[in-house]
Parts: sequence; structure tokens; C-alpha cells
Amino acid sequence: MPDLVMLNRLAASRLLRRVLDRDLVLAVAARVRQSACRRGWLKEDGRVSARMHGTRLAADDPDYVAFLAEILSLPEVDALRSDRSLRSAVAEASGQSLEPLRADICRITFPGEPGGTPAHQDAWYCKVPRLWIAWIPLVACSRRLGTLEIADRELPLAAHDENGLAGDLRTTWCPASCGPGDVLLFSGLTPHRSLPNRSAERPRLSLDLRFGEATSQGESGVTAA
Ligand SMILES: O=C(O)CCC(=O)C(=O)O
Ligand SMILES: [Fe+2]
Repeated sequence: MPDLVMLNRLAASRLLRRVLDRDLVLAVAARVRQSACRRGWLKEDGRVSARMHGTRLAADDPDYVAFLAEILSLPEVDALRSDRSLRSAVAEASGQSLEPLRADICRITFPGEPGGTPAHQDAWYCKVPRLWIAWIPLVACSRRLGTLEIADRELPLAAHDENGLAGDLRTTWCPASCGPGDVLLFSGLTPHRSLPNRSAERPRLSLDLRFGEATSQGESGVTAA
């Protein structure tokens, strides 16, 4: 049984420790590093190339689009999408059985950026009923490496601008130190953000897998928020 840690009082998010096969997660991390090395983003030793310091891969960068197509179609990523423990945790958290939406993202977060991903609710970008997100660290994510912070509760869907959630968010943020095998699970209405990567040369590697109610319209587009 996974060790469930409730992160917030409304149970709209949870940190599941050691729920995934660690070797499978590490295999995905190895493929991500290989692909990133080939593109010159990382050096052979896995450290960040000098030219990538302080940069963020843009959702419309053709090289990043090709990287995502490569990584998100790996059989290892498919195995994570259909992992039985993950699927039952998603069903238990959401109260119903949900399907993978294939609106997933693999992120490489480089050091040197002043801020991380701004606070947002994924439901703003991915209009699917019952949206839930599994955020999967591919490396040990400390505060220093820029882990995810989750709000202490769901909020009604609020307006977003180019910097994510607009306006003052009165919420308490819960940073989650986690590593390969762990999953942060949260609903589409739960605000979240990431801390900047403050390491010297290490990339933060993570995968977001999204689940929701299957709709007849099929997959929904999602931006890289
Ligand atoms: O990893 C990040 O910086 C943001 C992740 C995120 O927004 C998500 O998983 O929905
Ligand atoms: Fe998000």
C-alpha cells in the first residue's frame, strides 16, 4: 500500500511516497538525459550546458516540441500512465475512475532563472471534467532544486493572465520534497507553482501526467503552464 500523506485539509492533493517502480522512473530519467544531451541542453555528465543557464524551454520551441514527442511516446512513460497503484490512487482521490488524457508534459528546469513556474490552476488550461495531475519527480527534488509547491486547498477557478493566477492569492503553500518513485497528486483546481532551481548546474527533471473524465471530444489541448 502506498504511504499517503495528506497535504491539505480538503484532500485535494496528496504526496504518495514510493508508489511507482523507482527503476521505471529512473529509466525515464535516463532517456530524458540522453535526449537533452543530444540537443545540447545537458552535458554528457548530466550537468546543465552553460548556454541553458537562466533559460526556460518555450512550449512552441520546435526542439522542445520534438523532445516532448519523443519522451511522451516512450513505452516507459506509457507504463507509468497505466501503473495500477497510480491509477487506483487517482481513482481514490477523485472519487471515480479517470483516464489518461495524454496532455502530459516533461520538464527540464534549468538553474539561473529568477522564478519558477508561476501559481496557476491546471483547470484553466485543460478544460476536462475532473482533471487530476500526477507530478512525478524524475530526480530528487529538494527546495533548492525547485520542487513543486501546492496550495493548502482547492479554489474556485479564477482568472489567469500570462503570469498564471492573477491577483493576490491568500493561501498557504506546501513545498513537497520528493524523489523518484514518489508522486504528487492534485486536482485541476488546486493552485500550484514551482520554486526556481537554485542549484549550481543540476537540472530539475519532472513529468506531469494528466487524468480526467474521458469525453467524446477526445483529448484537450493544454499549455505548458
Ligand atoms: O513543474 C513545474 O514547474 C510545474 C508543474 C505543473 O504546473 C503541473 O504539473 O501542472
Ligand atoms: Fe500546472
